[in-house]
Order: sequence, then structure tokens, then C-alpha cells
Amino acid sequence: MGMQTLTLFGSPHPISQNAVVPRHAMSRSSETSFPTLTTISISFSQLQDKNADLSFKIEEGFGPNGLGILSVTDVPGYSSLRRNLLHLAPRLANLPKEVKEDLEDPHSRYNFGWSHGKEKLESGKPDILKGSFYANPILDTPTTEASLIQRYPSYCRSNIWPRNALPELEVAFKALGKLIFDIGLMLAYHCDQYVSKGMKIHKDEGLESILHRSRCHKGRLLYYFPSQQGVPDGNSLSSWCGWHTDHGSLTGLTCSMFTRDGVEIACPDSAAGLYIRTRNNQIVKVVYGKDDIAYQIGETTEILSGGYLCATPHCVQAPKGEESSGIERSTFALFMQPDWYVL
Ligand SMILES: O=C(O)CCC(=O)C(=O)O
Ligand SMILES: [Fe+2]
Repeated sequence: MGMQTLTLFGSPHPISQNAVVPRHAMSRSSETSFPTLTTISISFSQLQDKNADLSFKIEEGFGPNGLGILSVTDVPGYSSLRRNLLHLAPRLANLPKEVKEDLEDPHSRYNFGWSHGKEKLESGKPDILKGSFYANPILDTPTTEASLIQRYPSYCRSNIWPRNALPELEVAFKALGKLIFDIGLMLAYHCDQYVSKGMKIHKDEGLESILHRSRCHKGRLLYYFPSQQGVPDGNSLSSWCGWHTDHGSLTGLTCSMFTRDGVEIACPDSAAGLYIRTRNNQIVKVVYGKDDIAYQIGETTEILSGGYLCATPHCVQAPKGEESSGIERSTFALFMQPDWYVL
């Protein structure tokens, strides 16, 4: 995209070389040579106010000079829903092999239910470092039309839940997924307000309306198996999750939880976690509060918004060092994406 030539609010807006100089906290972790930045944040009460002008914050977070990620703070009820679901990730991953096999759905190319070792790492080898559980938290059966199910199996097939082995999962997954979706819609409203200052948005083509009518949203509960010393690519920045940009419209992301044998602990390696590549090719570690919901822009939105909202390449680094062996990481992402008609 021609970001350099992008015009915001009628005035030229070149990419600033200072794009990553933080307004908030900046620290240099002893373990990483990359700067650590705190995301721009918006409080729930600000977001709720449809008359509030949040354009500046949206631009700072998602605009051409932003990191492509921002966080929402103080969401009522969020904290316990996050904890409840993330604690189930190690329990799900440790279910007997046969139980997990029953939760697999090859017809959706493992885009519903349990998926482990089916995706590829950057090296091309199967990704056995993490297990994922995918479901649509809004609709158990997005459509009953056979032709659609056949054409778009990874979006249109039905959810699979471990109703006997781990019945709590369905309840916790849906509750957290719906909340992140509702807050995502509120954020999308303000994104549209910001974009509409620079370009005309046709009725029904704004982010909020696209997300509101879509039946394709997908939640992913991620579980990174205990890190071991000497794992392949163990020293690379993207050792746990390779560099990529999300394809959809908007991704909601919890702050991850580190555990050892299922018990929550502080991660002993401050360099472990989410990294982002900025527009001027700088790599930064991003942090946000445990009880904040982070949102990232996906490629679809970057295109539909004419580049006013920018997608961000990101990856996850595994913890290193002796104290880090045996550490697991759990997190949840909600990929909000347009309906299959638009895909
Ligand atoms: O594990 C994370 O924090 C990020 C996961 C992610 O980027 C994804 O699932 O697309
Ligand atoms: Fe991602």
C-alpha cells in the first residue's frame, strides 16, 4: 500500500522516523535488545460514548504511524472470563490423545476443534510447539446450506465441543469470545468515525457493519507446550509463533498467561512474548495490562480502509534460559472477519 503518499485529514502524512518512540512507558529489558512499548489504550467508558472523538487514539494505535495494536482497559467482567478460559487451555491440551482426536475436524482443515501439528512453522516443519482449539463463539452452526458448507468448510462447518471431557470449555469460550466481539464492535464504530474523516464509507461497508453481519468469526484458544531447552529455532525471535499478519478484519487478543504444571506464574524471561514489526521495519516488544483486551488490525481492514487502518506483522518469542524450562503459555485470539460472501 502506498502509505508514504497517504493523506490524512487533507494534509500529507509521511511516515515518521520516530514512529516507535513511545508516549507511554519505554524500557529496555535486560533480556532483549528490542525496545518494549506499551500499547495505546482506550478505556471502556470512552469507547462506550458514541459522541466521544477517539480519532486521535485510533490514529495513534492503528494509523500509518501506529503499531497496529491498541488495548481496551476496564471492561466490566472481562478479568474473570479471561482467567476462566485460559486456565482450561492446559487442561484441554493434557486430555488423553483419543479424546483430542475426537475433537479434530480434518474436513475444515482443522479450522474447527483441536489442531496440533497440522500447521507449518516458518521452517516448513509441522508446528508441534502449540495446540489450538478453534470455534465460532457466536454461532454453533453458521449455516445449514450444504453448498456453502462444502465451499467454505473452514468457516461454515459446526463447532465441536468436548461436552463430556471438559464441559466448562464451551461456556467459558463462548462467554469470553462474545465479550471480546462486543467490545470489538464498539471499537469498530470509532474506527469508522476516524476513517470517515478521510474517505467516504458507503452504507454497510464500514468495519462495524461488516463485523456485525458476519457469521465467520473464529476464536482460537492457544496453548504453547512447555518450553524445552534446545528446541529447534529456540533462539529465534519467532520461536513460538512465526512472523505473520492476521488476514481478517480485527483480532481481539487476551494478555497471555504463563503457567507451570497448570499453576500461574510470572514469566521468568521478560523477553518472551509478542513482538511487532513497525512500518519503518523496527522490531518492538509490545506489552499491555493483564486485564486489557488488545486489538490488532488484519489485512482485510487495511485494504478496505484504503490504508487508514494498518495491519501489523507479529510473532511470539518463547522464554529462554534454565528457569524457563517447563513453562507453558495460554492465550485466546478472536479473529473477526467478513462474511463468506465478502471473502
Ligand atoms: O500467541 C499470541 O500471542 C499471538 C497468536 C497470534 O498471533 C495468532 O494466533 O494469530
Ligand atoms: Fe496473529
